[in-house]
Amino acid sequence: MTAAAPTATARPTTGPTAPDDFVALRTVDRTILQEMRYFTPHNFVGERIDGYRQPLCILTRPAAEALHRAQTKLLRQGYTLKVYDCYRPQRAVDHFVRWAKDLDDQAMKDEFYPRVDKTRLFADGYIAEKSGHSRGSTVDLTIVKLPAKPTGPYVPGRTLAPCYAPQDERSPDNSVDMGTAFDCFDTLSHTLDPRVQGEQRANRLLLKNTLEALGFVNLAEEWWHFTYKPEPYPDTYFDFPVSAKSLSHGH
Ligand SMILES: C[C@@H](N)C(=O)N[C@H](C)C(=O)O
Ligand SMILES: [Zn+2]
Repeated sequence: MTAAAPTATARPTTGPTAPDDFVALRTVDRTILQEMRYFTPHNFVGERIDGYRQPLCILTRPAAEALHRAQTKLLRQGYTLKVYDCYRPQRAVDHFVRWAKDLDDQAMKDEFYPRVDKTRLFADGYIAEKSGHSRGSTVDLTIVKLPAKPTGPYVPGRTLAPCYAPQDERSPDNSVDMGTAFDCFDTLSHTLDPRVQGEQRANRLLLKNTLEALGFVNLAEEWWHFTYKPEPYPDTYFDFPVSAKSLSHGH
């Protein structure tokens, strides 16, 4: 008798895989938008980051369910959440660390960190060598007004506008105006920076207040970065790849 062929979503027989309580966000909430930037070249490194094999948001189940509750509240107000990054393998963080040491590579500086010296990105709190994302309950996200407009294409090599420029000059993003773009490493991205007022501040507070009411804690340096508490894995930094194959249910 011949053995059954493995299915496309079979778990790998070698390499790290996720514990059973990690899920693909889309299996918990199909309406939350996903723009997984580290799978694409549109990020501060300028290329796909190690460990991102699929454009997939993976989170611990409690964090995913809390996001679903936040989404339910926002949908009633005419908004949707959009995630940029979720679970991040340690090998991706290691890629960031390697990139940071290469001071000759400043290809994305003009967009993502125009006013910060590359040597300061970790010290100033914008990137972590041990990231909460690797523990599975941290997410980078924004709010989009409904009906969501499509985000224009990212064209590598096009002249980069600073991430703190007026929204219509920045790289295309259908996010509401948060005063800066995602992953804008600049003091203007500090969530409560007093220079951010009016509609931009109201948008940041809508995201912060909605998520904090459901158990998330914001990182003061980044309006987009939130960790769900209590974390199921407060001390574990996982390294399984971002792929459906890493998950026990395979989707
Ligand atoms: C890199 C950025 N998106 C982020 O998540 N920064 C925090 C500090 C982290 O790396 O955990
Ligand atoms: Zn983050």
